[in-house]
Order: sequence, then C-alpha cells, then structure tokens
Amino acid sequence: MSTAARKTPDTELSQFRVKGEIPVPVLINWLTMVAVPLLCFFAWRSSFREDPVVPPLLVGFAVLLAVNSIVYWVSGHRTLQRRGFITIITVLFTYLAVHAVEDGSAIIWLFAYPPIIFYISESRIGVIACGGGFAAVILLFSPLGDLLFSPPYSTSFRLTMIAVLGFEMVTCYILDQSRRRSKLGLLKLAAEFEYAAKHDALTGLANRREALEQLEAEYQRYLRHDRTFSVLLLDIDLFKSVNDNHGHHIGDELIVQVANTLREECRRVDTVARWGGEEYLVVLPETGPADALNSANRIREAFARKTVATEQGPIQATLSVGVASIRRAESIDRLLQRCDEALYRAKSRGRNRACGDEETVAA
Ligand SMILES: Nc1nc2c(ncn2[C@@H]2O[C@H](COP(=O)(O)OP(=O)(O)OP(=O)(O)O)[C@@H](O)[C@H]2O)c(=O)[nH]1
Repeated sequence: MSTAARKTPDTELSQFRVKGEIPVPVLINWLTMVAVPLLCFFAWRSSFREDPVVPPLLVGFAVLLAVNSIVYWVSGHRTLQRRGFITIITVLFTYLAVHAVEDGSAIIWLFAYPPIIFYISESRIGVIACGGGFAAVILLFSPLGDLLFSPPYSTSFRLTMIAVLGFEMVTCYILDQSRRRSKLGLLKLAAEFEYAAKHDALTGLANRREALEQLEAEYQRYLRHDRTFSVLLLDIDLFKSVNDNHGHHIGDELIVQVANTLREECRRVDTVARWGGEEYLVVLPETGPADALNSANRIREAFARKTVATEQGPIQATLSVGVASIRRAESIDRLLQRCDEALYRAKSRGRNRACGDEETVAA
C-alpha cells in the first residue's frame, strides 16, 4: 500500500516508450552523426570565402556535438546528453541566423529546430524553446535587429520566414500534443491492465496471484534477514446459507464488508488479499505468533460487530481464522498448509474463532 512519488504526466511519458518509437538518445546520436559531416562540409566551403571566423566556429560546433555523444556513450547520462544537445543546437541555429552564414541561406536550417525540440524534450521545454526562438527571429528581422546585426534578408523573405516558421511551430505543437495524449492513453490503459491483473474486481483487494508474490517477497526477506512473519487465512462462517437465504447479492455485500474490515484493521505494511470465494489471506510482516493471533481476533471481533441490510432486516456474520507463523526453513507451501489446518480447527471447534498452531490457543 505504498504511495509512489508524484510525477508530472510529462515525466511519466518520457519514461514510457511505445514499441517502435525511436528512443531520444538514439535520435540524438543519429542527428549528431548527420550534423557533424554537414558542419564540416559547410566549414570547408566557407574556407574558400576567406572568412577567418565561420570555418573554425562550424568545426567547433561539430566537435561539441561529437563530444556530447561520446560523453553519453561513456557515462550513459541521458539527461546530460539531451540538455547538451539542445544547448548546442540552440546556439548553433542562433549563430547561423544572426551571422547569415552561407550568404544568409543557412537560416533555412531553423526549420529543423521545432520538430527536433518537441521530439526530444518535454512539451513545456518545446514551447519555451520555440517561443523564444520565434521571438528571437522577430527581433532579428526588426529595425533593432537591423541596427545590431545588419542581416542581409529582404523584406519579403523576412515576412515569409516568420509566417512559415510560426505555422511550422504551431503544427509541431499540435502534433506533439496529440502524440503525447495518445501515449498518455496507452499509459493509463497499461496501468489499468496491471491493476486488473493484481486485484480482485469485487473487493479491490490484492488477488491470489499478487498475494503469492508478496508472500514470496516476505519469505525472501525472512531467509535473508531472519525477519519473521505470519499469515492469516480467514473464512466467512456458514456463508452458503447467507447466499441461499438472502441471495448472492447479499453474499457479495458480505464479502465486500470483510474486505473493508480488513482494510480498517490491518497495517499499511500488511498484504490483504482475497484468496478465493469467501476466503482471505493476510500477510503480517515482522509479526510473531502471539501478535498474529491478537490481530486475527481484532479483525474477527470488528467484523462480528458489523451488519448488512437485507429485506428481512440486518444480518450479521462471523469469521473463522487460521493463524501460522513462519518456522525455521519450512517452505511457503508448508506454511500455508499449516495455516489451512489451523483454519480447519477453528471451523471444527465451533467457528467464530481464531486458531494458531496446536500450542496456540483458540479465542
Ligand atoms: N455471493 C458469493 N458467493 C460466493 C462467492 N464465491 C464463493 N461463493 C459461495 O460461497 C459458498 C462457500 O460455502 P462453503 O465453502 O461450502 O462453506 P460455508 O457455507 O461458508 O460453511 P463453513 O465454511 O463450513 O463455515 C459457496 O456456496 C459458494 O458458491 C462470491 O464471490 N459471491
């Protein structure tokens, strides 16, 4: 019953990969592998223009991108790789636009920025990066940009660039949102499937399979750290007659009421499960025979005080409980068998009681 730390849907989504989707680190490495030779090619071409600044800078960007990928290969740090890549390409695209590299044609590469940013980062970062980039382009094309950088772009080019870039950014945002929404839908569906696989539909308690897993985990803790534990097997007394006299829907209500009693009376560390039919299993970590018997009686008494409304008036029912604590090197099967035998003793001694091992006394 532990609660996981709250995560934003974005963080959850970045950890959840749909089959077939390219992982972000792989995409960054691919993009780096394409970008490095391209940058070197443009640096080589720029060197013919006898420009002393552009070639070394473009090679510098290529080296930074390569180093970023190498650091990822060595360290495996995904966040560092992603942040490093975003920073390098943001500075690179700003440089290409401001310095009108390749006679100003390099600014066209800005169109690659929105889809990459939206794919590799969280939605919020995508919006901030694209919004900032768009504002920077408008500033560059404004009279202030002319004053500061004197870019060689014609008015019609500037207007077209702003309109198309804005259109592309909005389109990328819409596509990214629908991709995230469908991923979120899948994530919810997976969580629902997982819940259904581990829980009983009627009571919401853990089901038998989940109970066995928790029991196995507790058993391993016992073997490693010698931390004792106990199990309770609870069974509603004369349940068949409740079904026969009042109908299955009242029987079901009684089953749910036992579940509610168990939720109220057990600790958060205990595993409470519907074992089958009108039987329940409780795993009590770090609990010895005496405390387990006390818990069993507390649950039994709490349930006996409850009523279920029927057409013939309120009815009450009782529980019989078998109690067993792990012993030496016995197996889980043997522990459950002893617990079942204890439950059988509780039934045969008149029901509405808890029985432990032979030496442990009935209530
Ligand atoms: N309403 C309802 N009945 C169930 C469910 N699962 C099992 N049962 C019924 O529970 C009854 C179990 O009865 P028995 O195991 O014979 O024993 P009992 O009448 O409880 O008698 P003792 O266990 O000896 O006290 C059966 O009649 C099953 O049909 C369920 O999910 N809902």
